[in-house]
Formats: sequence, structure tokens, C-alpha cells
Amino acid sequence: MLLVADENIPLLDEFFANFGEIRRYPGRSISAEQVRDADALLVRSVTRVDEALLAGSRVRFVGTCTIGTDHLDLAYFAGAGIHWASAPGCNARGVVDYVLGSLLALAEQTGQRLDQLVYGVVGAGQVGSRLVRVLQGLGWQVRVCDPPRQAAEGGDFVELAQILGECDVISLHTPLTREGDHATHHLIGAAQLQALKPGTWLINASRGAVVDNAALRAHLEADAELEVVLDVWEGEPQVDVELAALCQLATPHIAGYSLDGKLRGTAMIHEAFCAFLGQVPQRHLSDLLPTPWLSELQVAPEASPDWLLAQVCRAVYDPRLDDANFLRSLQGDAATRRAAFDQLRKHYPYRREIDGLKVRMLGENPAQSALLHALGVQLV
Ligand SMILES: NC(=O)C1=CN([C@@H]2O[C@H](COP(=O)(O)OP(=O)(O)OC[C@H]3O[C@@H](n4cnc5c(N)ncnc54)[C@H](O)[C@@H]3O)[C@@H](O)[C@H]2O)C=CC1
Ligand SMILES: O=C(O)C(=O)[C@H](O)COP(=O)(O)O
Repeated sequence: MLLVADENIPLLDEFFANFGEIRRYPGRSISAEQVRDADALLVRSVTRVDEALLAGSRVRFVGTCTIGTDHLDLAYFAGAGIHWASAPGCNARGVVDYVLGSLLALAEQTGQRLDQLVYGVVGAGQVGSRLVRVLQGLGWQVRVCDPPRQAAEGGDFVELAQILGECDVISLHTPLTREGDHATHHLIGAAQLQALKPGTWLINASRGAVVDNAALRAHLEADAELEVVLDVWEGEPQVDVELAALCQLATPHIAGYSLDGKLRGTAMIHEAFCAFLGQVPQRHLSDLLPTPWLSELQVAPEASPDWLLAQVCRAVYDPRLDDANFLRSLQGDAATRRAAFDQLRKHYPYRREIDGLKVRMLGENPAQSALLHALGVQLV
């Protein structure tokens, strides 16, 4: 069997070598010629997989080691009888950690207290619902907008207009869709930006084009009172440098780049491929994932919840380092910047997830327990 794979998929040999030959290529340039004789194609988010790539090939299985599927032409797969799989939720915790780290950084920059703000989460799937659980667990006010879920389940959801007009912080976690009743392409455009309260924090770690980047830039250039965190960009790996400079935090699509999330993505596609072949998986992530590297965090009973929140989140991840590296990379001509975007992602540093952190409480403190429970850390 021949497998063609994005060279940036970790643990390819460990999970797939026993199926046959693996040929690795840079994801952005995988070509029809390279996949022509392949039986399976394993990708990440940067490979557009459609008829132009697959027509005339032997490929019968496409696996993307990512949550997002907007780079896959699923209608074409259905018509062509191509089986496919993605990795739902694989790096959702990493994105939640990114949002928490961004909130802490913005609170420090603006002097605002996080527990006084009203949070709006748009898209309550794998990522958004985990984020909602953490924010509500911290005792913070949260409004949730998810029209597809609202239509299917009813329940406690609000309209986007209410989120825009009422929330101090808005975090976007929808897929990128261009068709249908709930399409998200340019979900946040000029009109929605105008509807925000002055001083709103807007976080986009979903897909770049969920926000109209030109409208956002124009809005910020008009001195709007808006603090913006962007992890994703319209037209990646090309980035609007002026827009990046206007953001409070700007990062190169790494919100979900925890080691755990990446390895989980490969493991999930391995399982899906085994199911496709009718085989029982022989490799398991638990055998390959290193144990978290952090020494146990010890918490004295007199430590304040604010201190503890910052301590736990920053012990795992602080997006300001990614922001600084990214801004430094936005020098030079467009080709250099595009290459730098991919290099930062390819050589992303080792990062784990908050729920892998072990915390030892050195005394009774119910407020500390509640906070640690909300964050999902392991109490030892
Ligand atoms: N920046 C990064 O590193 C990462 C980005 N992502 C992006 O985040 C997206 C969301 O991830 P998950 O939560 O795992 O996906 P999911 O599919 O589990 O959840 C998406 C939710 O959005 C809702 N939704 C759809 N259209 C909507 C609309 N118009 N308004 C409000 N809600 C809407 C859906 O009903 C669903 O509940 C992914 O599709 C992917 O594009 C995912 C992982 C990492
Ligand atoms: O899982 C997703 O969806 C993401 O956005 C991933 O973080 C994308 O990572 P790459 O596939 O672009 O490496």
C-alpha cells in the first residue's frame, strides 16, 4: 500500500509504517502527480483536497489530522466514493488554553478584572463547549450562540446580535462554511463590528475568513475601541501585516498546537484508517505520548484565586511569546513572510495542555478547589 502524507504529521512512522510505504511532502504543495498512485492520503489543514487533486488517482481514503474540514471537498468525496475522516476535538483543549492565556494577557494590558466581564462564545461544539464549561466553572457570566444546535436541541442559546451588543469578550469557535442557513464566512463583518460595545475583546481562533479581515482592519484604523486577538487569518499563509500590528495578540494559527492535540490528531486518523480497512488498531496514543514534563505545582492555602488562575495557565502556555515571535517574522517581502508563517508552525515549541498539569493543594481552600476543578487540572 502507498500512503502519501503531509510531512508535518507527527508519529507517521509509529502509526502508519506497518501499512506500507509512506511518501512525505510539504502539505501546501502536495500535487495530483504525487498522489496518483497512492491508496490513502493523510493531510493537515493546509492541503486543499478536491477533484483537481484526486481525479484519476487510486486514493480511496483521505484522513485529516485536524478538527477543521473546510479544506476538504466532501461533496466530491461522496460522489467519488472516497472515504474520509477528521479528528474531532483532537486539539480542542489547546484552543481553550490559548483563549485563557489570551484573556490573562488582555486583563494585564487593560487592567480589567476577568470575573467582571460578560463572555460570548460563538459556536459551542468541541472547542466552544469546553470553553463554556471552564468559564462557567470559574463563575463567570457566559452567553452562548450556536444556531445549528439551537435549531436541533433548543436550550439556552442566544442570537449573535445579543452577543455583539451585550458581551465584553467574544470568542469565535465555528467552522468555516460558505453555504447553508448558518454559513460563517464573514460572520463578523463591518455591520457586526459596528454593533460591538466600546472596549470589546474579540478573539478569533476558528478560521481566518469567519472575520472579514479588511473590515476589521478598517474598523481598527478608524480608532475603534476594540481589543483583538487573531490566531487565524484570511488567505493564510499570507497575513495582512497592518492588521497584525493592530491586534493585541497575533499568532500564526497555533491555538490548537499542543503536543497532545497534534499527536491525538494522528492517533484518531490511525484509528479511522484501521476501521476503514477492517483492522484492529495495534498502536495506541497512550503508549507514545510522553508524560507531562511539568513538575507538580504546589499551592499554599492563602494563595488568591487570581494568582492561582494566572499561575496555572502560565505554567502551561503564554501566547505572548508566540505573538512576539510572529510579529518579528512579519518583516521582509511577502514570500519571506509566507515562508516564515509556515516555519513558525513547523518548528512550534513543545507545549502541553492544562488538564495534564498536576497541582497539590497544601491546605483546605474551597475557592481554590473550585477554580482548579473548573480548569480541569489534576489534583494530587
Ligand atoms: N486555531 C486553531 O488552531 C484551531 C482552529 N479550529 C477551528 O475551530 C472550529 C471549531 O472547532 P470545534 O469546536 O472542534 O468544531 P465543532 O464542529 O465541534 O463545533 C462547531 C460548532 O459551531 C456551530 N456553528 C456552526 N455554524 C454556526 C454559526 N453560524 N454560528 C454559531 N455557531 C455555529 C456548530 O453548530 C457547532 O456546534 C473548527 O472547525 C476549526 O476550523 C479548530 C482547532 C484548532
Ligand atoms: O485542527 C484544526 O482544525 C486546526 O486548525 C489545526 O490547528 C490546524 O493545524 P494544521 O493542520 O494547519 O497544522
